[in-house]
Amino acid sequence: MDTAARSYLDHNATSPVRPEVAAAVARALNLPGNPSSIHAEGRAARHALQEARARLAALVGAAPERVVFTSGGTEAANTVLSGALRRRGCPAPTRLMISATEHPCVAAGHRFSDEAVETLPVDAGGTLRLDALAARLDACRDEAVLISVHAANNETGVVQPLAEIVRLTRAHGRALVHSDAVQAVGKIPLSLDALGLDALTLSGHKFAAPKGVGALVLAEGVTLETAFLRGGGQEARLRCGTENLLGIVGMGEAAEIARIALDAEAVRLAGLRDALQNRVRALAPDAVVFGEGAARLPNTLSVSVPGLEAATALIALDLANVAVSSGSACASGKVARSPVLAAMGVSPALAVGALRVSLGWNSGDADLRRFLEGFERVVSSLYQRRGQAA
Ligand SMILES: Cc1ncc(COP(=O)(O)O)c(C=O)c1O
Repeated sequence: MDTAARSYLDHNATSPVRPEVAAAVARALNLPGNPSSIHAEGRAARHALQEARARLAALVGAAPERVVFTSGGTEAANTVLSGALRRRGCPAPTRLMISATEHPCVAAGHRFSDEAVETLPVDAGGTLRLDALAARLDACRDEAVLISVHAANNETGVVQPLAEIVRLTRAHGRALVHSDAVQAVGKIPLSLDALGLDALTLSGHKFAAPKGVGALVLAEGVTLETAFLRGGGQEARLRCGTENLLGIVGMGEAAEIARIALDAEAVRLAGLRDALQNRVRALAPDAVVFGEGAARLPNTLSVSVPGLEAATALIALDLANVAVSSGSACASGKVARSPVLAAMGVSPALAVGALRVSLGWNSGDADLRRFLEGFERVVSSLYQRRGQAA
């Protein structure tokens, strides 16, 4: 595919691998040894593994030895939510509290019984209702609770108040907090230790590393009662099996680039996103931007124009060489009503038009122009049809 002729604006689905990352992966291809081996080849592979671990740990504010490499965000979140997460001195959690806008790897990826799960509401802007969390924690004083709230939403980009969430749970005393930080890592500053989280999950392909690699990061004093995979003792015995060295080295490189560029890139992307949002509004004055009043990732715009079907718009934009997504890209291929927008109280008629534009490291003005040309054609034909119908 001639990528130069296309504008890829779907970074929340997957952010294309950066050239520097591809080069690091290519170099790792020449590491012949197994990281567990004692000889020089093994030591070189182990060095690359540990360098990547340190780089990733620096991005998420944790000690390197607290990083457990996995195959991605889904594997890490599923394992945490299997009930295996433990904190020293805290009983095993018997109740799970999640927000109503979690990714399916949390909402459908846990192993708690239906009666033991509480789904906490979000407000119209998509932010977790802290009053609801406080009330439920109060009602469950005698229980050990696992709370899982994502750091940022994949569809709307809405950022959750993790510091406040952790503060509330501290008062409870027997609550563990996990965050699916897959969409936030590499896009906004986030520190496991500074926030006081017990665990977070992340995924390399959301910040320009290869697909199929991620990590679980555990706070000091927190561990898993049951390992992800048992065997040869890798990853502090928590996730055995020879490591995906190529993916891990790529993720380490991507983490280092993201860490160094984080602040400047957030400002650049927010500028592009806000300009895009303004132009979209100018072309479609009745457009509704989801999560507009809330804290949002700098790269994400989720928008719907009444009467516009996202599926139709997506195809028209694809033909105009622009890749965006409707609702959640993880469920792409089917345009079902988004549970995230439903939880925010968005009507089904409006939700069916939700288009998600997510920018990233290779997005620039030319991509915005191409999107806006395609979008203008789509909305002017909608307004024409509306005019005829009137
Ligand atoms: C918020 C969120 N969590 C988890 C995942 C799953 O991550 P992975 O694709 O690495 O399994 C995604 C992927 O889209 C996501 O957006």
